[in-house]
Amino acid sequence: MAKLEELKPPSSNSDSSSSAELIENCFGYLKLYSDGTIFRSAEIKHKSTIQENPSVIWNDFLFDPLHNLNLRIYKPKKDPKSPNHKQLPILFYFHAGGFCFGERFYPNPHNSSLSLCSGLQSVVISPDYRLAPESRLPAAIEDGFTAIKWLRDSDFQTLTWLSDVEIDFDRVFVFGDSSGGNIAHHLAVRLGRGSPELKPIRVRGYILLSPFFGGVLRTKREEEKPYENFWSQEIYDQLSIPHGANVDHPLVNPFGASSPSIEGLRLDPFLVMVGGDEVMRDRVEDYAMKMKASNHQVQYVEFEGKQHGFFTSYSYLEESKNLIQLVKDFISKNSSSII
Ligand SMILES: C=C1C[C@]23C[C@H]1CC[C@H]2[C@@]12CC[C@H](O)[C@@](C)(C(=O)O1)[C@H]2[C@@H]3C(=O)O
Repeated sequence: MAKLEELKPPSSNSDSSSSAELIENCFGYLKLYSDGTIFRSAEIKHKSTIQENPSVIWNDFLFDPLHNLNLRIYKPKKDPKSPNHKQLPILFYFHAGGFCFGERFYPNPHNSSLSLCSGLQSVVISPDYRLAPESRLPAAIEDGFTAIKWLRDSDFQTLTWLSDVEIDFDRVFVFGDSSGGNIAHHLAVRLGRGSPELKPIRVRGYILLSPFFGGVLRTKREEEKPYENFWSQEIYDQLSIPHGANVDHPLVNPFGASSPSIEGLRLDPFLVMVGGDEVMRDRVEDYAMKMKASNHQVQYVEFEGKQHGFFTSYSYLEESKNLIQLVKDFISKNSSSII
C-alpha cells in the first residue's frame, strides 16, 4: 500500500474526510475525494535516485511569484584547463508526469537536465508548472509561457550566478517530455516562427519526446493497451482537462474536430521522438505525420523497443547518448536561419 502524502488538509477534520467519497484514484498515486481533498503518493518521487554529475552546477530561481513557481538553471562547469569561450545555447526542459505529477527536483527530471546540460554543453532551464487536478489545463501551458517570458525579461547583468557563462540568447530551444512535450507543442503554435514577442531571445526549435496527446478516437495501440508504465489517456479524462471537456479538447488533441487548424501557420522546426514500444507510439507518429502534412518541418525518430519514460529513467547511461546526439544535431542544424 502506497504511503500517502497529504497535500491539502480536509476542510474540517475527520468528519468531512471520513464521509468524503473517493472520486478518482490514479493507480493509488493520486486520490481525489468529493470534499476536494487530494492525496499524492510520495512514492512516485523515489522511483529512482539522483545521479550526481560533477561537470554541472545548478541553482533555483523564482520565476512566477503569483503561483510561487521556481525554475532550475543548469550550467556546465568551466574547465580551467581548457577555457571555452563559446556561447552556449539554452534548452528549456519541461518535465513529464501526465500534468499531475513531478517537480524540477524529482530524480528523473533532475538527472535528465544534468545529462542534457553536460551532453549538449548547453544551459538548461527546467521550470515547474502548476499541476492538475488542483490546476487543470491550460494552467501548465500558461506557466511554460511565463517561464520563457521570465528569460526574455531577465536582466542577466544582475543575475550574477550566470555571469560567468556566455549565453547565446539567439539559440533557445524547447524540450518537453510527455506532458512537457504537449506544453512544447502549444508553445510552438502560440509563439510562431521567430516568436517576435520574445525578442531579444530567439526560440529556434522544439524537441518533443513522447508528447502526451489524446483523442476520443483511440489508436490501434491504445485499444490493444499493451502493458507499460501506468500512463494512459484516462488520466486526462479524470484529472487534467478542463471540467466538461473530453480528450478531443484542443489542448489534448491538436488535430481534433474543434482544434484550430495548424495549416498555414509559420512554425519553427520540430524533432519528435518516441519509444517503439510505447502505448502512445501510434498517436505520436500520427501527430508527426499530420504536422508534416501541414507543411511543418518535422524530424520523426522512433527508438526501437523502448517504453514510456525510457530517457528520463536512464538519461545518465550510455544508451541515452543516441538521444542526446540527435538533440545536439538538431540544435546545430537549426542554430541559424535566414529569418
Ligand atoms: C519523478 C518523476 C518521474 C516522472 C515524472 C515525475 C513524476 C511522474 C513520473 C512519471 C511516471 C510515468 C512515466 O514513467 C513518466 C515518464 C511520466 O510521464 O511520469 C515518469 C516521469 C519521468 O520519468 O520523468
